[in-house]
Amino acid sequence: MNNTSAEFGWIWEKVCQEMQTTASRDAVERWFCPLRILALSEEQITLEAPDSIYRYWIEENYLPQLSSALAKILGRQVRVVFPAAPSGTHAAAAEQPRKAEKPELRTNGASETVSSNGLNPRYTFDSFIVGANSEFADAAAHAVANAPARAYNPVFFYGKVGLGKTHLMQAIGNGIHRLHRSLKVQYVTCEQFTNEFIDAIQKGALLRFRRKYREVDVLLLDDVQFLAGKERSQEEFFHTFNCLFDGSKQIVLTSDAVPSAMQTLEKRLTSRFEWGLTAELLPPQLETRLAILRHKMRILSISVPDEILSTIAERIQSNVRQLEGALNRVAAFAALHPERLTAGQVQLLLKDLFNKHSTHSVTIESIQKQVAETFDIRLADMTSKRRLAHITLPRMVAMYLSRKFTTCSLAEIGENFGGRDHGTVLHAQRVVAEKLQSESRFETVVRELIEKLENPE
Ligand SMILES: Nc1ncnc2c1ncn2[C@@H]1O[C@H](COP(=O)(O)OP(=O)(O)OP(=O)(O)O)[C@@H](O)[C@H]1O
Repeated sequence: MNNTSAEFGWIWEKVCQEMQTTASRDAVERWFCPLRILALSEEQITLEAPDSIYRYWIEENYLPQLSSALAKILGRQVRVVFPAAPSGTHAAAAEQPRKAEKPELRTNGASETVSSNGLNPRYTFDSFIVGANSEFADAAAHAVANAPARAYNPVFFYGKVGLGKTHLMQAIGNGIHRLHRSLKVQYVTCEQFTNEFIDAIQKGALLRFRRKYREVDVLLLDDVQFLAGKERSQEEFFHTFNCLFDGSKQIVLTSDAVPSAMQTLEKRLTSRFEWGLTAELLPPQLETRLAILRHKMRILSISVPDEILSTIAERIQSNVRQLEGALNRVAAFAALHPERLTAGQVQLLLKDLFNKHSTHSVTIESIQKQVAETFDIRLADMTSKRRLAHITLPRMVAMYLSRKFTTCSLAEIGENFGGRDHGTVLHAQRVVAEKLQSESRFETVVRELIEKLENPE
């Protein structure tokens, strides 16, 4: 093959875009954008990296995703090769300023001050609206803020996107800061923790890094699922955890899944996460969604008619961040054209958000149908006791997708799959998550299934 460097540049850009479907934008910018294709043959791609740490990090953490991104863009499987970098190669790139690694919280565009301990004063208990969905988690959070390291340790909040995990964790930090001023609190996202760790290795500043995270009274670590598959960072966090725990310091963690479902996290770590208290954040019920909207309205000093608030609360059910986004959009429109704020106008303004949620809702039944059709098995096998491999795998995929798309509990999902128990659903989740990481063809099939469920004809 005779590719030009412009073609290589184009291919690499596409690969980086594709990588963003499985890795965060920050991670792609940090680890993939600085790479360059040196050579490409039928079977092999040779990549140049700024220094050897890139090769190490990518091989350790991202090889399956990179291979499947390459396969998708090139239309064939290729082996990834990094030549040994001569010293000084690409040094300029290595010195490029990195993206700011300061804690950045999602703020709906409003500018906010986040202090060096990572705490954002906006996230307090007062601004967290409690409903049946969050009662238990909220009570645990209050208990920890009142008596750090004495109530529950560690505390592990989990739940789907945008349901208030970060808010509650930050409220603990702000609460402790207010009630126990002498205690040192540090909030950090796992992505930041990992990036700082790598920087510390590169700069020979591990001691300073360890002091920052091991000499605190309260460590708030957000999105621990990000540690999945990152062996060195897990190892580092394992020691950080032990050091803090043994010193009776408070640890609070959040994640998108229960510890036991985090298949690519080391067992010794997930078992520690389960030592203390685990609390799930569920999607809020209608009254709570309305209460959240009313509260945000007061904070923003805006007024939106009740019937429009109700429409938003009814149509956006599973993500508080989107609920806030919808309100902001409506408020911005109302500020410009107060006389034109009608129900029809709101439908138009929020069409994309409404479509995502309720114009078609993905149910366990629709998932079972779609999966059965894709894998060419009988619908009845979704609930049958048959345990042939060609049936159990699709059934596990359907359970995994039911967890992803619906708000049903593990027990409810099990019930819909022929009265299976919650442990079976959890096991299915683990098996599928693991296969997604390791088998690119399987990952493609599941991705296509997700697309079909999200965009039915
Ligand atoms: N119960 C609630 N009361 C008031 N605001 C809430 C509540 N739950 C969530 N929010 C708001 O919704 C937004 C998203 O919440 P947050 O970032 O805490 O979610 P998350 O579960 O950490 O999401 P992710 O999984 O994406 O990290 C924030 O602005 C937060 O203040």
